[in-house]
Amino acid sequence: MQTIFNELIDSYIDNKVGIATDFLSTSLASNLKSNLTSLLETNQLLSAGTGNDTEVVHNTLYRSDSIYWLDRKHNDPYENDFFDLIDRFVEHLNRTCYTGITGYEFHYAFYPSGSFYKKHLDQFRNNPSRQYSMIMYLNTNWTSADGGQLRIHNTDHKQDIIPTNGKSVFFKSSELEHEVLLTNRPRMSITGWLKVG
Ligand SMILES: O=C(O)CCC(=O)C(=O)O
Ligand SMILES: [Fe+2]
Repeated sequence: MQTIFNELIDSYIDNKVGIATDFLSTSLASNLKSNLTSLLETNQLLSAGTGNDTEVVHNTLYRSDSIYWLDRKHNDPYENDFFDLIDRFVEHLNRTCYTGITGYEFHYAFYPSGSFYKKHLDQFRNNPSRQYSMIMYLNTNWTSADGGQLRIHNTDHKQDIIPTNGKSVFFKSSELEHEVLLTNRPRMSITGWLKVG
């Protein structure tokens, strides 16, 4: 596991965008995907807003995904496995990089065919607690023809990342603008933020 954590952290240090292709094991990814599928089938997903708790705007011209927050209180074995993995990652990150992360939040995200999330920054202007953005993908057999790439807007170049199964992407929430390009297939992921304060 340490090797995979270092793969994510080292590529972050080198390129401002960390990528680890097998951050989630195949079995954990498939179990989390089953959870998300059943949330979808039982209409438990909420249309995603933008902005923080006091100022949430539901604008489907800006983003058209639906979400559901993970929580240890659900007593779901796979959500708990996921949080155990994140706890180990945060402990490793704090120990090796002195990041001082004290909390986190993660939600499932479902992007139906034809959906997207326009260019944005993840850190809210009136709340700087989100330090690092972290996304994990749950899509098997994804090709670039399926669309739905995560596009990172670096100052001098754009980087497109294919949302393939088990991959994690990690970057600083206040720094990098990014967007989800139009997806031609239903696209599933878990997105979250490592926080301070
Ligand atoms: O799913 C992705 O690739 C990125 C999602 C995102 O930018 C967000 O939820 O803030
Ligand atoms: Fe984002």
